[in-house]
Amino acid sequence: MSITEIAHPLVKHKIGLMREADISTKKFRELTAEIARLLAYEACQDFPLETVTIPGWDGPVEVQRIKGKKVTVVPILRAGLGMLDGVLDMIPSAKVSVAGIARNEETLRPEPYFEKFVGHLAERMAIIIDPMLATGGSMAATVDMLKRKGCTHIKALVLVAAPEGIALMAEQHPDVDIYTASIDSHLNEVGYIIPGLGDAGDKIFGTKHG
Ligand SMILES: O=P(O)(O)OC[C@H]1O[C@H](OP(=O)(O)OP(=O)(O)O)[C@H](O)[C@@H]1O
Ligand SMILES: O=c1cc[nH]c(=O)[nH]1
Ligand SMILES: [Mg+2]
Repeated sequence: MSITEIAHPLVKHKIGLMREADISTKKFRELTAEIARLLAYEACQDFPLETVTIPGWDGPVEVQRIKGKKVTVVPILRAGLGMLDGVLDMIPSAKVSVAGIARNEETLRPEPYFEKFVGHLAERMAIIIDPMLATGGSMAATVDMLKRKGCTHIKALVLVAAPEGIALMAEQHPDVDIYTASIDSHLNEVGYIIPGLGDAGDKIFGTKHG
C-alpha cells in the first residue's frame, strides 16, 4: 500500500482553513470539494496515455488521451458525497457507485447498510472517496464490498488520515493506494481524529456542530 500526503501549498492552506472551530457549513462544503479536486488530480497522475490522430483545425493532428480502464467513483455515505462533485469535475465521465456504511459510535465498527455499484467492476478502477480515515473500518469494509464484486484496482481519497486507519489498510488491503491532504496525529478515546476536522458528515450536511 502507498500513502501519499499531498505537499502542495494549496492543499495545506485549504486543509488548515477546514480546521477552524466555527467554520460554516457553506465554507466546509466548498473546501471539501476544492481539496477533493486536488486529490483527484494527484491520483490520476499514473493514468496511461495513448496517442491518436484526430481532425484538427489545420488537418490531422496527433493528440494524447487517457487509455485503458474506466473509472467508478465510490462515495461512502454520507460524508463522501461532499467530495463527489469535486472529483467528477476532474473525471467527468466516471460512473458513480455508492457504498452506505455507518460507523457504530460505540463499537467504532463499520455497519454496511446500502450498496449500489455499477457493473463490470473487474474492468474498472474504483476511486473511493470519504473525508475521514479514522480507524479505517469504513474504508476497509468498502474495499471488501468492491473486491467481492471483482474489482481489483482501487484507490482511496481522504481529506484527513489517522495513523491507525493507515495501519489497518496496510494490513488488510495493501494493494490500495491512499491519497490524503493530511496525516494527522492520532485518534482520541472516542475514535475521532486529532487534530482532525470534527464530524465531517455533520459539518457537510449541517446536522450539528462539533
Ligand atoms: O475510519 P472509521 O473509524 O470507520 O471512521 C470514518 C468514517 O466515519 C464517518 O462516517 P459516519 O459513519 O460518521 O457517517 P456519516 O458520513 O453519515 O457522518 C466518516 O465519514 C467515515 O466514513
Ligand atoms: O474524526 C472523525 C472520525 C470519524 N468521523 C468523522 O467525521 N470524524
Ligand atoms: Mg459522521
